[in-house]
Amino acid sequence: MMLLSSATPVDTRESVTDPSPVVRAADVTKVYTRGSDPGRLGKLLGRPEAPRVHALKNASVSINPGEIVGLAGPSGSGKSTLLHLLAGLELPTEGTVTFQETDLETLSTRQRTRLRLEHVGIVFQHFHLVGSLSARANVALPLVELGVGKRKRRERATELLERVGLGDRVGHRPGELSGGEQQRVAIARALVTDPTLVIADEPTGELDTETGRRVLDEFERIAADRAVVLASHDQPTLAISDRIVRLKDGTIRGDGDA
Ligand SMILES: Nc1ncnc2c1ncn2[C@@H]1O[C@H](COP(=O)(O)OP(=O)(O)OP(=O)(O)O)[C@@H](O)[C@H]1O
Repeated sequence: MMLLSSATPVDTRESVTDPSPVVRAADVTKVYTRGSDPGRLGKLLGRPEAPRVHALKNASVSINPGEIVGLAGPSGSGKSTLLHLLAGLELPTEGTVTFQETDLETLSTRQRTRLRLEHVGIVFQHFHLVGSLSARANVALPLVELGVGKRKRRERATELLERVGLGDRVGHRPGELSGGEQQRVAIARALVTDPTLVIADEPTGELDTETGRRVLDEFERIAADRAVVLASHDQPTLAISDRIVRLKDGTIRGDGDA
């Protein structure tokens, strides 16, 4: 689906069919500061610098079209951080993230947001749905941000909800839906812009086994014509991956067939 006007600053959609990676992180390091630095005066007064956390250290990974890549590793190993960098939600402290042909560092914040809105769908563990809106309005939200007209938004959101088996729930609010249904609404929302890359952080973490299985089936369908990266502690979730990247203490310790 073409959602953009010709004035759009960045549109890499044409290269979707390229065999080159959808997204590539090269030697990325991400350092977070815990708390705030003392400033010049604080330093003069001998206040200590805020501690720094190396959430990722020199990590390199490529994600290709059509593949599901699982991120595995203990809590705090850097999975969410890597997902955030691949999704363009944050920039690395060092190293580069290249989305198709675009080095994300070269974009303005506005361009990066636009690229993410158009090309990346994100699914969170806790669904992140707006409680006061219907399922259809939740799914349509990214299209509102992209300036798509109301009729087209409704059509597209309804189509996506039908695709995830919720055609009879379009008017329900999140509180009137089961956990699995809410997660399927979140998946429909992630797909509504027809993204090239879908990022999922613990997508089955809140679901029982049976419901989780249905959500995973949906991810397997999604991956047929795009790339999916999902972080999980859960073995059945990782089992749908074509490849598993294993993280420990912010470094990649393995990258191979699942
Ligand atoms: N915004 C932040 N500010 C400060 N430290 C952070 C921030 N985000 C992550 N960290 C730290 O970076 C490290 C990696 O965190 P990350 O969330 O990437 O790990 P994870 O593997 O996803 O963990 P989990 O499985 O528990 O979600 C942790 O030590 C975490 O506390």
